[in-house]
Amino acid sequence: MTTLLTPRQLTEALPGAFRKLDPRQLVSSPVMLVVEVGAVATTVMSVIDPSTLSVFVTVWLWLTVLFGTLAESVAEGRGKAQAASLRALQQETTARRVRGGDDQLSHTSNLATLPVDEVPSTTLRAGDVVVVAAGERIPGDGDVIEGVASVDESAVTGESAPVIRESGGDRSAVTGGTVVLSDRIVVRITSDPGQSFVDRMIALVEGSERQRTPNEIALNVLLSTLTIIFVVVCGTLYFLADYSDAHQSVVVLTALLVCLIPTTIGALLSAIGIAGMDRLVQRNVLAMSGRAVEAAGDVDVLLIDKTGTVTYGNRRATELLPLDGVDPAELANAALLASLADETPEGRSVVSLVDGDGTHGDLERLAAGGTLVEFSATTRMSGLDLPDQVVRKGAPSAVITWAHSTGAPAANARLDEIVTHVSESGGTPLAVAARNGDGRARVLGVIHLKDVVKEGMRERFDELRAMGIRSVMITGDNPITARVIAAEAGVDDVLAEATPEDKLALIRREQEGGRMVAMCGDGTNDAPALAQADVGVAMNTGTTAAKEAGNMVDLDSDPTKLIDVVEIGKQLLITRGALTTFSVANDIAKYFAILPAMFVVAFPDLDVLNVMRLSTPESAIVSAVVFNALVIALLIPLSLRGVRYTPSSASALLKRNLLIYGLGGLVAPFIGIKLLDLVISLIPGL
Ligand SMILES: Nc1ncnc2c1ncn2[C@@H]1O[C@H](COP(=O)(O)OP(=O)(O)OP(=O)(O)O)[C@@H](O)[C@H]1O
Ligand SMILES: [K+]
Ligand SMILES: [Mg+2]
Repeated sequence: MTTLLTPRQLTEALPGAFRKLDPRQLVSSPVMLVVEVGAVATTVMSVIDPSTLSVFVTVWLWLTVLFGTLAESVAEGRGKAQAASLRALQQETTARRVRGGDDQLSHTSNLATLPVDEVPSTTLRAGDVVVVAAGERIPGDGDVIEGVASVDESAVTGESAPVIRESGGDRSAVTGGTVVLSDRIVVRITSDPGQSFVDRMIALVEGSERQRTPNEIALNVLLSTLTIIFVVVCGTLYFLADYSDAHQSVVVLTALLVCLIPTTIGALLSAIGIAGMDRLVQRNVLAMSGRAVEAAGDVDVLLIDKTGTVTYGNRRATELLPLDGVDPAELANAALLASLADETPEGRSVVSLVDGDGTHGDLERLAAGGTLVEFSATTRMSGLDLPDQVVRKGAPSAVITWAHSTGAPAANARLDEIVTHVSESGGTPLAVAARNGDGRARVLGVIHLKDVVKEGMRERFDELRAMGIRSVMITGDNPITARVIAAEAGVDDVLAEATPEDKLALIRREQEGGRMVAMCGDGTNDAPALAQADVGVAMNTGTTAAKEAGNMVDLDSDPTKLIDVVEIGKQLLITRGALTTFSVANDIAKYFAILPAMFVVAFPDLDVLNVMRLSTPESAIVSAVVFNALVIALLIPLSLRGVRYTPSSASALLKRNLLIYGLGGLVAPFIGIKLLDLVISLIPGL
């Protein structure tokens, strides 16, 4: 475990802590603002009418405010170091911008000969098209529109293994500042200057984008209300005391006020929130909203996309399985025709399986004369329309339906057999069908696409279950493949043959049932669902659309990272609750220290309240103020680290925390103030 508060961290945070004493900044924490106003008042009083008591109270009131601003400053400091290393990614580079952009691209087939202008990367705008070759830094965020390359994203993700980025599929997004290791890609820039992913990361880790969550605002209202009540109480006490000839000084009343208002939580509230976001960043999750982090603490259901989320997502064609009586060459030709213009990774993998040696040049010329039917998650098919031939490939159910619409039989027993066989191995079957002229379409066979389940999924899904979260995998793939992959990964439930609308509808249904829904996905077709979910975690390997729709991005592209997000969310809520309980319970003991001290001269009977048997009234008051301030300082590490969270029922957790923080908060001051009094009473004048 790392040490939380090093002396270096403290010294680096100090200047910031002093800057935060500015009342304009303290306004966001009304409790601390009241303490500061009190500190100013006692400062004035100790100048007008100096006494040991007023000087001690003044110093410790200022320290009370300072400990609060220090906590916030330390919490922010951890992000600052990270921001500095991210800024290094933004150094200007030279970009090769394609003259004429998109239009030019459609005229040229050789990437190496594209006409380009060399421009500084900082002048690139959304929509510009650039060429990036091996060894070069990608000049801005964008989508790969041509080519395949391996990219070193370690500067952003911390992961040293290079990743593949390619056009057409769900792995087309690239991040500015990362480096192309091999090959050459054409990238369409998607962000304007200052709006990039790294810009957002920097703003996030520095906390400059932090908005307070509804929970935090509600708690602040509660704390302010308590503060106002105690201000009124102390004001009333001033006049009451005068009336009964037990006149109280401003210094003593201010000390009383500060001891009674919830200073502990008031001082640490903002640090708790910042530290929570920071803990996520440490685990490579970027949360764009604090609200989502808190929502994560209450998640009931996790929906996960299959390809690219549960699996690695590099689905590759591995074999062609012809139906009985179909010439394997006929299937191969149809599969190739249906894929030549298909720019998805799946489509390209079919081309390289069938035409690895590039001997089908004549088919390529044939395909160039046809109309491409692009793959969509709704039709679940792609293909090519030629003057005298139509070819389709796609999800078997979709292809059968299409073939049937041309007059072919609605069922094909042999096809079902092959499809089941491929699916049972966890592969994705693509049926291939062709139609000559106006004739019926004929299903020719099946392409077997293979994908691999990411490592360590099962244990992690078990952990999610222990936390009371149900996981449902949703996929556009067929039910058998879906079940096989679901069983391998260990998710609780599956929804197969889901269109983007189905994904969205499922989330709405769960939400209407009062459940908090998290969604992990990577594809453009996941974007609506990511936006609708309470917690939408986009894989960093995913598309720009997915990353923009979600409210979190996981740089490690690990869907089970949700476990960490949920833990941190719960920890955030628990820490805030625990310290609020502690803070309020804590203040009660201070009545017993300060009230008897204030009135014992006028009303000797009040001495029965002096259960701590504190030495003198002055020492009692100073001890209470010092204790009040020290508690804040002592709880800084806890507020930064968070209260430990172990998976268990909500009521068990509540019981445990009430015991520790409620009872602890109640008892601690009796001991602490007594011990302080023993020392402080030795000081002459107290
Ligand atoms: N390039 C393609 N051409 C034809 N059909 C395809 C192609 N890619 C996928 N399919 C078919 O369409 C189905 C849906 O694919 P899609 O990638 O949209 O699934 P999804 O909804 O993202 O689910 P998941 O990513 O979890 O598999 C696939 O199961 C496959 O049968
Ligand atoms: K207090
Ligand atoms: Mg997908």
